Amino acid sequence: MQIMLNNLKRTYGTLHAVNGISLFIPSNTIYGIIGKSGAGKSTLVRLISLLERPDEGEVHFDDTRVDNLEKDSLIQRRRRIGMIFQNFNLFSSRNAEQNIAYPLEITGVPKQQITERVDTLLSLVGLEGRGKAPISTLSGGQKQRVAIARALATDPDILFCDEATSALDPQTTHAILALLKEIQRKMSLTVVMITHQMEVVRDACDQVAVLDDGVVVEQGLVTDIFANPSSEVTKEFLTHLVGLDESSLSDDHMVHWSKKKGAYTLRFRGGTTDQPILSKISRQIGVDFNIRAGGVQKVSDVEIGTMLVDISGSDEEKKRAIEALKQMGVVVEEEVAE
Ligand SMILES: Nc1ncnc2c1ncn2[C@@H]1O[C@H](COP(=O)(O)OP(=O)(O)OP(=O)(O)O)[C@@H](O)[C@H]1O
Repeated sequence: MQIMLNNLKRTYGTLHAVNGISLFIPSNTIYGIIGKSGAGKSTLVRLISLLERPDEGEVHFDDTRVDNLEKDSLIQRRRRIGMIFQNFNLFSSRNAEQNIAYPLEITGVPKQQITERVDTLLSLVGLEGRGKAPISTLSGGQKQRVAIARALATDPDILFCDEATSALDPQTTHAILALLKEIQRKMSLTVVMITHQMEVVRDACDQVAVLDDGVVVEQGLVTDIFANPSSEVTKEFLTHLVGLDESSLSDDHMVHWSKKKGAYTLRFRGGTTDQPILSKISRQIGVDFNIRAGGVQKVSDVEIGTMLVDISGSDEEKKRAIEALKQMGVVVEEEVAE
């Protein structure tokens, strides 16, 4: 199921929470929507998941306009949308299998069929044999697995994950993202992942839109955006991710040799990460590179290298060195003096 948003707007009083968003979310993909607190992510999700109507603009699922559906068709359409949340939203009075069964009960599915479907879903999310467990006895990761099974019960074609891993530790986050990727493939789902964590985008999403102040400031393939971010917001997210600020010197993607950041950030992608580019340019142009920090991380199986460097030489030599780096496919960002 592909999703097309056309100039969506939602205003609360004088606040433009979503201010003209157009996006194309292809079918059978994991699409990330990232933004800081207040950027408009939750509002956008409520509009796309048909929980709220936009003031202006249109939402299309495949070839059907869905933002203006009448009540009955709206309810029908919403049943094919699964949602999971940061705080799981499970019924604490029901055990795991009763939670998963709930959406099937309210749509009148026969009991025998419910039992079979719940068993299949429990095994899909790796909780075989835990159906009778009271919710309070489950870990955060297990609760999210129950929530995923419940969201999938009615066989949706779109799954929204609203900060689904934000309350989980890194290891559990990793396991839940792996499960979501597996389920997405198995069920050919369109998954929309709302997050404020670039790690989630890096580890799970194919494409991403970056939101700021109710608008999309950047969007595209995750590998492209990691290698060549254009908006300030994206760069800031990436800075925190790779731990370039001095407060996170022990970050696991970067090794820091110096407390200074370096005047230039170099981003290498794929094939360029294993070439001796710096020494080549150093020999050719006569500049010296002082590497202050560096690291390589995998983004959708593509290696993206980041290096913080100072370049010494005349202004003219520095200019030529930067030009040569760019010609070799390296993205160069200059630290702006404050
Ligand atoms: N129902 C509402 N009534 C009034 N203002 C709202 C309402 N919902 C959202 N807002 C405002 O709209 C803006 C965008 O909020 P939204 O919750 O969509 O952002 P967000 O990116 O999801 O933030 P967070 O990550 O903190 O949840 C905020 O300034 C918020 O205060």
